[in-house]
Amino acid sequence: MSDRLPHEKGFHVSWDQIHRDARALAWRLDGKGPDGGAWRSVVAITRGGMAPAMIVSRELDIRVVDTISVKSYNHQDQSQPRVIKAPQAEIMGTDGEGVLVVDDLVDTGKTLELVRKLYPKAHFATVYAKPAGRAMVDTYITEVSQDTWIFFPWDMALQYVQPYRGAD
Ligand SMILES: O=P(O)(O)OC[C@H]1O[C@H](OP(=O)(O)OP(=O)(O)O)[C@H](O)[C@@H]1O
Ligand SMILES: O=c1[nH]c(=O)c2nc[nH]c2[nH]1
Ligand SMILES: [Mg+2]
Repeated sequence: MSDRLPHEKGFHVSWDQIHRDARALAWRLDGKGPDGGAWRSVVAITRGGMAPAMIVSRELDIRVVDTISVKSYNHQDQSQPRVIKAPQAEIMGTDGEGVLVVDDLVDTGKTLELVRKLYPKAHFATVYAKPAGRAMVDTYITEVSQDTWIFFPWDMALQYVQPYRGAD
């Protein structure tokens, strides 16, 4: 079970919103690679980082894209993160220099802490950030409070809701 604050608030993100925010992230990262140049590659932290990484790599015209799979949450319950699939060694080099590592969000920062230890010179970018993990991320777009759970469009579906003055 999680020992963190309960999530009192919900921040619901639509496909449209994540597309706009991931584009904003790409524009912020443009030309910020090694020596003020282009990034060598994009690595998505799966699974949540895949849609943002696709949008970022499309905007920045980066064709070399790989994944690192880190699992730590089962619904809202957190456990120790572990790498269950590593990216190609030749893409990462010895320390990740010039590689843009993209995730949907940083929460406690444990996922990024683990990946940072493996690739200390990579650049870490997320679309959303919570205060506890902010120090682990180099670039992000929007911050939400620690007691907010972010709901992504791939975890949601459109549903009927009763009118406020519903018939009983
Ligand atoms: O900063 P942290 O507290 O480590 O949490 C952030 C991580 O948690 C979520 O991934 P999750 O482990 O749920 O896997 P998923 O991306 O496959 O949904 C999210 O996509 C981040 O990768
Ligand atoms: O969908 C998610 N929303 C969150 O706020 C969160 N924090 C960690 N992992 C998360 N996954
Ligand atoms: Mg994830």
